[in-house]
Amino acid sequence: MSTQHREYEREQKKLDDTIAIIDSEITQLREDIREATDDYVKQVVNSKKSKDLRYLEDQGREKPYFGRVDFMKDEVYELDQVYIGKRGIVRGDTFDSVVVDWRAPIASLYYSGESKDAFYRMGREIVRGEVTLKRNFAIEQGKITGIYDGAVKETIHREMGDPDDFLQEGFIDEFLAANLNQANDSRLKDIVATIQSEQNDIIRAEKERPIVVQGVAGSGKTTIALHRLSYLIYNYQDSMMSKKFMVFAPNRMFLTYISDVLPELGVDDVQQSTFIDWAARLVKPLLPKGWRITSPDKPIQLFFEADQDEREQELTRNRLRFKGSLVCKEALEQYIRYVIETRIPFKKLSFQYNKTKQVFTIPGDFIRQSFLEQFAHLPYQRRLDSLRKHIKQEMNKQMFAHLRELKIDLDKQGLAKFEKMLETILETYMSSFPTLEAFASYRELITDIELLRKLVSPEIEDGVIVDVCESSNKLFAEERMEAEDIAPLLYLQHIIEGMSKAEHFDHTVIDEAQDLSALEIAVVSLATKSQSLTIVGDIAQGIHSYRGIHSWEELTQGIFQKLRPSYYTLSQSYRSTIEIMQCANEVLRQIDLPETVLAKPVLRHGEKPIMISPATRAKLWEDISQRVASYREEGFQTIAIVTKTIGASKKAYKGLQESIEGLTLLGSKDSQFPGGVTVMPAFLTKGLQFDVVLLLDVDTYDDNEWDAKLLYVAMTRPVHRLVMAHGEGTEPPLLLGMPNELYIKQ
Ligand SMILES: Nc1ncnc2c1ncn2[C@@H]1O[C@H](COP(=O)(O)OP(=O)(O)OP(=O)(O)O)[C@@H](O)[C@H]1O
Repeated sequence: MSTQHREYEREQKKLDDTIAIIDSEITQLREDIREATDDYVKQVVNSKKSKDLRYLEDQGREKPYFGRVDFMKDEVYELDQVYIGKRGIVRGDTFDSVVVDWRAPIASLYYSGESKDAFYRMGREIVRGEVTLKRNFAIEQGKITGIYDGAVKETIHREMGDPDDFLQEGFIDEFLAANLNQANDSRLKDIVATIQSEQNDIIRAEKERPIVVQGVAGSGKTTIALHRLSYLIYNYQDSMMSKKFMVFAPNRMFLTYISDVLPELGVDDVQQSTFIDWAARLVKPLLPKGWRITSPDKPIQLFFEADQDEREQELTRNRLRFKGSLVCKEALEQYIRYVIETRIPFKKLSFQYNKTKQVFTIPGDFIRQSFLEQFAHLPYQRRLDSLRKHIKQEMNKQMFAHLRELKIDLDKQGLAKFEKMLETILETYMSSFPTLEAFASYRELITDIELLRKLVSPEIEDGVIVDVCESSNKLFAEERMEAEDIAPLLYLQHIIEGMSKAEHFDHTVIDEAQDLSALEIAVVSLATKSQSLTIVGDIAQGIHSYRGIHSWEELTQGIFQKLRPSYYTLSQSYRSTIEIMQCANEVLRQIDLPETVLAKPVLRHGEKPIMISPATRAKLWEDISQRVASYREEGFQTIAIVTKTIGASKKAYKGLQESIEGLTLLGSKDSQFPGGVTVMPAFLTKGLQFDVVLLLDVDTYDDNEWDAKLLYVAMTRPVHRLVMAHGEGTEPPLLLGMPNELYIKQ
């Protein structure tokens, strides 16, 4: 460790040599790009060189690498000594690799944690051997300030026993600790130097299958998903373009929050959107003129604001859950089958060749079979096109066999006449097939109680079907749709017309995926090539009970069942201190959730969370303002005052704006995350992190699964400090079981 390390001098010399090489590279690159050129190829090369130069000047020269791995290859016994950095550095004159890019295949050894029986993949080949050294460096401005040896798990195992015993309690290696304790600002940053082996497996997972990650709060899901994009673009430049990557995230503010880290990772032109923004754009052309989509915030108010009508809540939950479910997906597929069975007559087609009076017939069964079996894989409208071609071929076949038999040769004019006749007959025949239109079909299905009952699986209760149809009918009568109608409508459009190829992504990340419905995820997968999807989320943070996923099995056993999806879990949490995570875990203990485990915080201690209960609102505002001032003095930059509801945020803002300078109120329409001191409702804090969180009205979170999840989300946002406030004399139902020693009452 540290500068006293026995190999410090050797390593510093190596670093000096590397920097000297970089300096000469910088000189050469500056020279190369100085000349203006009209040659397109040269312009492209120069643009790449300018990028390389910028990296070397801005970061590479100061800190060319962060790690080293020594690898003894099996059989040949060749020792590879590899220095790993954020970008690869190659000598321009000899093409020797000076620093290996963290995304390169061999760099995997640095992260994978295995020492004996280690391997990495080079294309299809597996290179085996032993990692004889894994070394981390802390480097500041070209000087080594720390050297840390050993892969975490192996070192502990060697010296102390089973690493899992330590990980249970929260363990962290020294290098990671040094990194985590650095002053934290609110933005996400790259973690290339400290990626842990279980995170590495996800980043480097096979590209052509969906991967689903269940990870506790702060386990690095967002961070890893973005690193995975960087890994994919580096390794599959020939088949993937970052322009065709898509990142779906819960709100617009979150997107700006993550956007800083993408250029750092070398992927700057990725598409980013919320599911609703993207899907609404696709759905708009399908809607009749004048129709509107209602605000997705409406249900949030209905479920989280106080004094709401319970029957309205039940009705809305029934309707919205149904519209996002796999049962609804099945009903949409059934609907098409139903239309085919009941509305297509599959009559035989007969036509006569006037010249010979011969009558030809194509039997109804032939047509039915072609439509139902041969073209079953196609969307409905494309099936019609294929069927028409198929019938025409058959008509031609019969007709020309007949002409051959009679040795009749049709001249050009005769052929044209025959062609015209076929077209007219086909036109008339095909008009017996209904033309389906997604919107009208969806409206029919979702508002007709009898029809829906017939097509939906029997396990869905009649009451739910009535709720779905009646309340959808009411909404549609006002020429409005809700956000939850978009996915079923797009899915139906896909079964009827197919999804436009222009919309296809090379890879898609879905962050906070637990808040999308299964059907929404199915729609995203239709728009993604080769099912190359990274889906990350946490069931324990699923706050949209009325729409989101309840179990990852809806994906792994449902939508992706046939695609061999990979499922990973992450239980180590890196964001908050042990003290904060212990309190947050108490909330989760109150509810029984499948597939979720309690977060294991890494070993980073801080102050215990504080609980306050001022007697009046005025006292609360005074207390909060004072705390904000003193946290600011301590140097904390991002401080969030978090309320349960949108309404409460507005009130808190009113109460605090005079006394807190620069306070910003945030709502779901905001697309910029301003940093500083902010007030916002809990649901908007999803995915974000702050130095300090002041959580108001914790007594208003009721003892039910949905409030518990919302409270858990809010409590797991701070990196350093958490303050919880409740009314004097009230007992927060979700914190009743929390042992007193976990927090400080003030
Ligand atoms: N291996 C790591 N080394 C250093 N920091 C890490 C590592 N993994 C995660 N982190 C840090 O942990 C914090 C949380 O990461 P991130 O926001 O990606 O987690 P998440 O799982 O998406 O969280 P949540 O579900 O709570 O929103 C970030 O500050 C990130 O930099």
